[in-house]
This record gives sequence, C-alpha cells and structure tokens, in this order.
Amino acid sequence: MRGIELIQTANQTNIAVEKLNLYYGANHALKDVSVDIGEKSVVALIGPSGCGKSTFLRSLNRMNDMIDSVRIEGSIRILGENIYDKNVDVEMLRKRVGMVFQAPNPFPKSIYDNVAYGPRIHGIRDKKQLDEIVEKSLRGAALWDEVKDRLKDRATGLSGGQQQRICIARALAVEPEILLMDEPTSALDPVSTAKIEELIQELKKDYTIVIVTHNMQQAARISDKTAFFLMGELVEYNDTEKLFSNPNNKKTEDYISGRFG
Ligand SMILES: Nc1ncnc2c1ncn2[C@@H]1O[C@H](COP(=O)(O)OP(=O)(O)OP(=O)(O)O)[C@@H](O)[C@H]1O
Repeated sequence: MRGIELIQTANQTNIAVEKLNLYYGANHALKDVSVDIGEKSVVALIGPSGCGKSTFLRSLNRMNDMIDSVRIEGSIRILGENIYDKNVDVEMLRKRVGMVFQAPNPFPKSIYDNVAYGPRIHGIRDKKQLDEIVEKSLRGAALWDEVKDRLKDRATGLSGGQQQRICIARALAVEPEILLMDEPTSALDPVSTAKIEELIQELKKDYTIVIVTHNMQQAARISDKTAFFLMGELVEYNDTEKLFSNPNNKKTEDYISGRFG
C-alpha cells in the first residue's frame, strides 16, 4: 500500500486536458483531445505535418489567443486550475508555462540581458539578485561554463546550439513549472542536438516538458510518454517504449513504421 502511495505521489497530474476542440475559423484543428500529463516527465508530440501538434502545444499557454479566428472548447487544467477561465492572468500563465521555439530567437542584446529580461519585466531590479538568477538559469541550461566570461557579449553572436540554450535559460529565469518546446533542435547540428537532448533529461528532474518533434528517434530517446496525432485527433497516448515497440493502434503502427507521413 505504501509503495502504491509513493508511486502515485511521484506521478501527479500536472496538465489535464479534457475534450479540447480547437477551430481556426471553419478548420477543426483539434478534435476532442483528452490527455493527462504527469509532473516532472517528458511528453513528446508526434504526427505528420499539419496534424495539430503545434496547435496543441500552443494551447497549453494560450499562445493561440493571439489568433483572431481561433475558437476553443473543452478545458485545460494546470495543477487543477482551468487556464481558459476568464479571470486567468495570461501573463502569469506564460510565466508558469514557458516556451522555447524551433529557431533560436535570442533578443539582439547581451547574454546577460537576454536571461535577465523576464525577471526584470516581473519587477526584479536588484543587481545582486539578477546576477544570481542569470547564473542559476545559465547553469540550468548547461551554458554557464561556456559564457560566464562574456556575459556582456551579444547573444546573437553565439552558435545556434548556444543560442537555443540561451532561449532555454531565458525561459528558466522566470521559474516556470512547465516548459513547452516546439521542435527545439530542428535547426541544430547533431552535436548541439545531443546537448539539448541531454539537457532535457536533466531539466525533467525539475520541470514538466512537452516537446513537439518530427524526429521519432528523438521522441523515443527523450520522452516518457508519446502522443501520436493524426488530422487533429489524438490517436494514441502511451508510454514511449510501448508506443514504439507495440502500439495499441494500427494507425500508430503504420506511422512509426514509415508507411505514411
Ligand atoms: N495560425 C493559423 N491560422 C489558421 N490555421 C492554422 C494556423 N496554424 C495552424 N493552422 C492549421 O491547423 C492545422 C494544424 O496545424 P499545426 O501547425 O498545429 O500542425 P503541426 O502538426 O504542428 O504541423 P507541422 O508539423 O507542419 O508544424 C493545419 O490544418 C494548419 O493549417
């Protein structure tokens, strides 16, 4: 009994999506998607182009709100709170649910100012406190040793892989609970990709990570669970090992064995 209790505590639901439907005008892009994501785990979203992976990811921190034609039904609860409730502070939500995009997009500012940007926006002015946050975030993104002697240099002068880690550090600096990553390695070379994958394994000790990837090997390497989308439907959500070795659904099997997509 004690053992079961311990396992349940370690797998608490962090994100609970229920019957999510999303429309871009007449285009029904997500259809009745329900999924529970446990805290401190990595979930990979896979599926052919246009199946709704990015749309689903962006709905987790209400990035779709910026698109006029979008209509959403259903609920997404993060630690029990429905993020689509009218009184939710979207700025605060995006602080809790950080995002890293496909192409590294540091601001044309110094390394230090990139990482300090979020904390400053949230009102932190104290130099010593900012120094500490910058160091902790860069360490968290496995970049501190590479940049600690040139924090005043422009972030845009770093390599692509380093720039992506700056973006991860920038996300970490506001102390999120969840990190959303939209194909974070697709613009990177294999060595930088391996570093980011290693980093994701480290980060999942402290954060819940949801990652879109086109690379099925990457999903298999880094995620605990995988969600396979097809034409807006969540076809299968399963333990990654099971999904890639013995999927429940024939469509999943066809996709992972390269028969379509
Ligand atoms: N801003 C938008 N306005 C209108 N329709 C959109 C918008 N973004 C996506 N869509 C449509 O929603 C559907 C799902 O797109 P989405 O980008 O979520 O798929 P995806 O699986 O992430 O694709 P990819 O792997 O190519 O990035 C597609 O039909 C797409 O055309």
